[in-house]
Amino acid sequence: MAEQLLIGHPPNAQAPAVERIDSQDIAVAVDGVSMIYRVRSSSEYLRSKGVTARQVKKILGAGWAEIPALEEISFTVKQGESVGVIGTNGSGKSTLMKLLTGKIRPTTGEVYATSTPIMLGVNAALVKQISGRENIRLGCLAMGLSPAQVKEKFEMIVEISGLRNSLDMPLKSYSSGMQSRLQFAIATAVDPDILLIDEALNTGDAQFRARTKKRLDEVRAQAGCVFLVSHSLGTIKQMCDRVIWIEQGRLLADGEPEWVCEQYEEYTDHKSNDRKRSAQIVYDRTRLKLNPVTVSFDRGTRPKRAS
Ligand SMILES: Nc1ncnc2c1ncn2[C@@H]1O[C@H](COP(=O)(O)OP(=O)(O)OP(=O)(O)O)[C@@H](O)[C@H]1O
Repeated sequence: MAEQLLIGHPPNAQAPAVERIDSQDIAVAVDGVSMIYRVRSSSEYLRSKGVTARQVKKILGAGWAEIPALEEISFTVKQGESVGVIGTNGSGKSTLMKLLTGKIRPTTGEVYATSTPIMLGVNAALVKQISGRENIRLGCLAMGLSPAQVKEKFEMIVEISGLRNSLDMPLKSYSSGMQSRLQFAIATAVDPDILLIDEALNTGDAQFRARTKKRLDEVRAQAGCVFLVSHSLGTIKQMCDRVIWIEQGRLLADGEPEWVCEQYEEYTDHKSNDRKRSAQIVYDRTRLKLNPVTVSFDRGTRPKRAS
């Protein structure tokens, strides 16, 4: 019998029977993850930056404050799924992406992944003193490509970046838009099993987006699973077969894109028109539909930690 990952409900929840998922189908498991940032700042400074009283739960003396970003998030993603991640500003989407790549470690809980999730668009660190051409080479090597793979991908990266005429100029002469196009183009050279896209589609102008779409579709088709963070519900519905809604650090919905986006639109409409009570009703009603998930592994089937 195939090894299995157990996805279930807490023993005291009045929930349907435990669903068992074959561990070979699993790409990512997020198990009870919370994230609290610890920042060195005065409460006045934090508030001036738009951090709310809810977030500044605890000022720890000597200017240290704790900002809760995610609270007890659990879900699993199967191979082949395209998962949209939505939520209002500051709700914790980017934090979740950073946890998936292992860039930061959760305060509590654990993230497991069958291979290292790669974030598209922000991986390549550029060096200002050297040329675009050299940055492509170095960036690809830094992402783990072999020299032969760099050669193979070079032309595609130049094509996507649209920077053929500036390739031999030092990077410091590039505009910031040119730099981010180059960075994004370099990042598309990888063919990861687990791909994260954090608003990457918004990089560059319309022409650039059209050029990148083709490559993105290719990468998505090859990837085992994709996470797409976006404020554009149209893009989310077009590209994803499941949507996770994170609000105020909590998982509020996880399901069918049309339904989740509909609840989200209703919620944000109430919020932007200052109808707090109505927004709260949508929030509570949506959360009620969320099946609590617990993750446990049969012996020897646990994927490695994302780090
Ligand atoms: N490096 C950090 N240090 C301290 N607090 C942080 C840090 N990064 C994020 N936060 C805080 O954590 C919370 C979640 O932020 P996060 O960037 O994950 O939200 P988001 O949903 O991606 O927001 P947006 O849609 O605006 O990009 C916010 O309150 C934010 O201020």
